[in-house]
Amino acid sequence: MEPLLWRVLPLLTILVSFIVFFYLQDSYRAQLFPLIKLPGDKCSLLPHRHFWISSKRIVTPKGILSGSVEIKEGKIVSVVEGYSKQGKSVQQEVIDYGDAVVMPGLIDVHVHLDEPGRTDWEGFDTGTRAAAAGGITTVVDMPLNNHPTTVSKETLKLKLEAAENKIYVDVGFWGGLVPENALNTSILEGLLSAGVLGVKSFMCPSGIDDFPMTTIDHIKEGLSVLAKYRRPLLVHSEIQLDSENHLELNDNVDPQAYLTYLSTRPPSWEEAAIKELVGVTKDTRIGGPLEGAHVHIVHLSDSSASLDLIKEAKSRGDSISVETCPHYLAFSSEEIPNGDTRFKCSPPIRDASNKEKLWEAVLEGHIDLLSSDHSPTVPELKLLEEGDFLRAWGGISSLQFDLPVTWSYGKKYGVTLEQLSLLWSQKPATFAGLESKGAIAVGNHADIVVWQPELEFELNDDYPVFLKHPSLSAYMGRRLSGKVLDTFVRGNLVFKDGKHAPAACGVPILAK
Ligand SMILES: NC(=O)N[C@H]1NC(=O)NC1=O
Ligand SMILES: [Zn+2]
Ligand SMILES: [Zn+2]
Repeated sequence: MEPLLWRVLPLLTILVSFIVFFYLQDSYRAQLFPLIKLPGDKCSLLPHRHFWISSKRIVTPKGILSGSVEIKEGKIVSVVEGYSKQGKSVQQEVIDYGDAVVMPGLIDVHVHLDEPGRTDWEGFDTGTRAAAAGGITTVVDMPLNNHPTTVSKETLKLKLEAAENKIYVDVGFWGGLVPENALNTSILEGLLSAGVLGVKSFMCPSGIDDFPMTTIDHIKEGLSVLAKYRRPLLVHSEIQLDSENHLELNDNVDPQAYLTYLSTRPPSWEEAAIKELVGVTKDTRIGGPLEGAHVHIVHLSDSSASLDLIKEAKSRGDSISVETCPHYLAFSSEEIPNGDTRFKCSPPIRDASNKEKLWEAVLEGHIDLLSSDHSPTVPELKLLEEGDFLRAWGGISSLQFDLPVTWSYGKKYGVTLEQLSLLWSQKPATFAGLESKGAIAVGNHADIVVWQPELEFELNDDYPVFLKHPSLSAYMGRRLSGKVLDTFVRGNLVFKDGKHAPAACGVPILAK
């Protein structure tokens, strides 16, 4: 017996040390055993799977209440009113947030994460860290400016592979509607069957070579497929009207003047696109030939004729919705410094009276939801030095600031916590078909932001900003109110006090 033991012992020792080594070294484990999921405690800065969060201001669909939310295995299992009499024994884990606001996590349905292919612009890691730091618990990624663009089931697969182990919040995906898949609907069906939540198209050049624009005829083809899948079409609604685009070609204009850029993309471009779209959405009414299809106008800037067309279409019963973005609600053309291309986006930021009317529409419910259209690039393409508005990349970097910006600028117009929660969580969840998200309600995912609306802070160099290129953001240097304290995604505390959970445990969301 003894000689056998002596022979086995060294082997046993080696085996045990291997096991111990791999279990202690997560990074090695992740590399060598990519299929082994990291243990749950790396996903959260909190060790508990069953706990309560208490606050005097919990925003629910039934109003703001004082009480606690019970979270178990990632879900909300009860919402109890009564802040002081929680009736829980001392062993039970309770996080008491006092008067900090507990709200459903934000759902940002318009984010360009740019991976794969342009990770020097943004990326799953940086983008979703920024989201988590901003209280955003789900983002829906745009089918461009990644390369290749997400226009087929094969390119969606590349997205999913690139996102693996890199997302700190849940991520859904929009596909792209481009002439190729609009004219060959089996490609489009493949993309939808593979799980994109809907598709997005441009009615003007997108700025990205492998994402060509669609005409209204392509859009009609796309809608007939989308009707079957009951998923939305999102449209960048601007049509280039040549007669009004001479300025760009004129040598005498000052490319550093913001007004030069503004005049190259007048409201009539938005109006022209939306006019064509509402000509088609009449067929989306109940009983119509396109029933089941839905048209969503992304990033509306023009709050006059374009908005009126949308309101009319809605009142007729068309299946149509519209979003606007924080930058159209925070800034106005009068205050954009010449040469400051951080403010360049399309459609452009218009004048102060346009902004006032946009806020009115948001607060009256004519604008259905808010989104960031976070669309960064590399500093070289933003041409900050030259300040050339005509040649710089158009796109705003803002993802992390969705909540404080809309709260800070909206307070003056009387925006309420309930309205913010509707515009940033409940409506986006319904629009994108995200089940079990968008509200603090029993059975839903425990996707929660805890924030202090009254707390002011300055976006200076000391502020932890997780965007890949903070210097490109037009919000840097601003003083805002509404600081995000903690963010929970499916019950995991993914962000707290400027820090993220060690592992990225967000879930890719695919439509079934
Ligand atoms: N390609 C892209 O991200 N374009 C976006 N940028 C912007 O300012 N408007 C857009 O549609
Ligand atoms: Zn767009
Ligand atoms: Zn966009």
